This record gives sequence, C-alpha cells and structure tokens, in this order.
Amino acid sequence: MREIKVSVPGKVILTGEHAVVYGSLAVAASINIRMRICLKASESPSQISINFNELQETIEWSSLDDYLNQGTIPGVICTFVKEAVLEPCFLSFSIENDLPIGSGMGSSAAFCVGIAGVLLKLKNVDSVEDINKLAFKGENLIHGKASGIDNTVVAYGGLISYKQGSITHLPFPEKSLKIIVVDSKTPKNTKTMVSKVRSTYEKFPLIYSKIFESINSLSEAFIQEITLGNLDNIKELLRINHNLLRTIGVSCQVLDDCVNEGEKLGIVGKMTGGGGGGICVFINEGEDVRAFREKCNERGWGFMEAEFSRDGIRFEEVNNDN
Ligand SMILES: Nc1ncnc2c1ncn2[C@@H]1O[C@H](COP(=O)(O)OP(=O)(O)O)[C@@H](O)[C@H]1O
Ligand SMILES: C[C@@](O)(CCOP(=O)(O)O)CC(=O)O
Repeated sequence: MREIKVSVPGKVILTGEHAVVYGSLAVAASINIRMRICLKASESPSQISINFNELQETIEWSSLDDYLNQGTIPGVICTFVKEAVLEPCFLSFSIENDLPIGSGMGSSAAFCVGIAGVLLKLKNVDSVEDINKLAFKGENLIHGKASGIDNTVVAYGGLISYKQGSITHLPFPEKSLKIIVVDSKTPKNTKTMVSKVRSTYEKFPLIYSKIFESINSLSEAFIQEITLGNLDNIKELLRINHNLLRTIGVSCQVLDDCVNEGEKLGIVGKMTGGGGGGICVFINEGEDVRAFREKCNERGWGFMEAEFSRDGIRFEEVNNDN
C-alpha cells in the first residue's frame, strides 16, 4: 500500500480574465487557502473509489471508458487515470477542501492539478511542468476552452503573468499584499460565461478585440505598478478592469453591488474569474475592514481575508512504511 498526498492553493485573477482566453496578458496569484488530495493505491481489486465531500462513487476499472472526457469529477479522474496509470489497480481518492467550489477561487484548477499530481507521482513523475500539462486537459473538460491561467498559477504558485500559454514569475511584493475575497454566494458557471463572451465576440470581433487589447495594456501597467508597490495606481487599474468586464457582460448586479459597497468604504476591488456570480477581490489596506465585513454579513455574502502564497502544488510527507 502506498499513500500519496498533495496540497494545492486556490488563486485569484488580478487582471485579464476572459481577455486571456483571446491571448491577452493576465495577472494572477496563488493564495493561502488550499485543497488537499490523498490517493491510496494497491494492486487489487480493480476499482476507483472517489470520496469528495458529498460525492461518493465507486467505478470498476472495466467501465472507466464510460466516463472519459466528461467535465465532471469522475470524468476528469477517469480521463487522467487512463492517461497516467497503465495497470488496473485499486485507487482511492479523497479530498479535504477549504476553497469555495465554483466561485472563482480556483477549486477546479486545484482539483485538476492535485489529481494530476497524485497520479503522476505513482509513476515517480513530479515535475510541475508535466503535472500542469495534464491538469490543463481537465480544465478544458470542465470549462470548455480554458486559457490555462488557473491551472498554471495554482501548479507553480506565486504571483505570475500569463499570456498565450507562457508563464512569467513576477517578483513577490516585498510587503505581502493582503486581499479580501467577497463571495456573492450567487452561483456562477464559467463555461457559460466564456461561451457568452465568445458569441458576442463573433458578432463584433473588431470591438471586442479592441477591449481585449485594452485589457492587455491594463495588465502590463498593473505589473509595473505592483512591482513598484504603488497602491493608488493598482486600485485605479482594478476599477478600470471591473468596468471593462462589465462592458463585455460578465459582471452582474450582485458583483457590481459588492464592488460598490467596498468603494463606499474606500476599499477597492473588482469581480474576478468567470463572473455572472462568484467572487470579487479587494485590496486590503487594513482600513474599515470590520465595517466591510459587517456589510457583507448583512448582505449574506461570504468574507475572507487572504494573502498571496509563494507555493504551488506541494507533496506532503507520508509515512509509507506500514
Ligand atoms: N471538492 C469538490 N467538490 C465538487 N466539485 C469540485 C470540487 N473541486 C472542484 N470541483 C469542480 O470544480 C467545478 C467548479 O469550477 P469553476 O466553475 O471553474 O469554479 P472555481 O473557480 O471554483 O474553479 C465544479 O463544478 C466541479 O466540477
Ligand atoms: C474566465 C477565465 O478567464 C477564468 C475563469 O476562472 P474561474 O473558473 O472563474 O476560476 C477562463 C479561462 O481563463 O480559462
């Protein structure tokens, strides 16, 4: 019996979501809230058992193909097992998760990176590049056409910029930038939002291309300002980015309300991720945080303080002696 454990961080996209799907520059950071995945493996019997929150499923090795290429938890697991594991064996996956699911904090990316990580480790492969490559296939199953930014930032960790499949590690801000994440508790569906943007882009390609170009420039400026630690300009750029996301129709009333409630207290932020619901990210300068927390409670929104984290996927120590 061998046990493999990994933990993977969540993420926030600071600038450039959606535009990144069309090749624009985006900036994202991994955060100090994590998902942990454990795989136990033995030679028999030939079953895959999945134990994720309320999901408990057992799949016979012989019916693995029925699940292939589905954008679901069992679908991603079976697709990865087929790719990474050659011999039928008993595989038992379990998860402990501190990330909200389906809200924009990267639960699907952490899941894909974690599952890829434990399975490849069975073959003694633990290069982040290989893990990230396999995880990207899962993100594409869950999201339709994913840019790859989510799996890349949680796999490598830290503050990164991302463009057309290439990652650049940015210097970690000297004074760790604190953030607030507000969960609107309104469900979002990234796949639907990505295809909504696609259909308007196809109708008005010139207009949308110009907006994506603007977002590209905005991300370039953001990188400069975050490197200099210029908070006023960082906040201005977040405001502009939120409004550009409104323009392409991926914000919604509740996300605008979150941003406006923060703004009233001098706390600046934007929607982040797929939109249409989900979360907003704010810069936490330590002022009026309590008042904002109370306002969020009053509105029924989740409120989390978080920090950027340097680490991406981590293999946790396991005693495999017995
Ligand atoms: N622990 C989990 N339990 C259930 N589903 C999960 C879990 N972790 C990841 N997922 C998958 O992630 C999807 C949500 O991904 P997505 O909409 O991209 O939002 P997020 O920003 O949280 O990644 C879910 O529909 C599900 O397929
Ligand atoms: C909208 C998008 O830019 C980010 C989606 O992030 P999330 O699924 O909301 O965590 C899609 C992508 O980059 O693949």
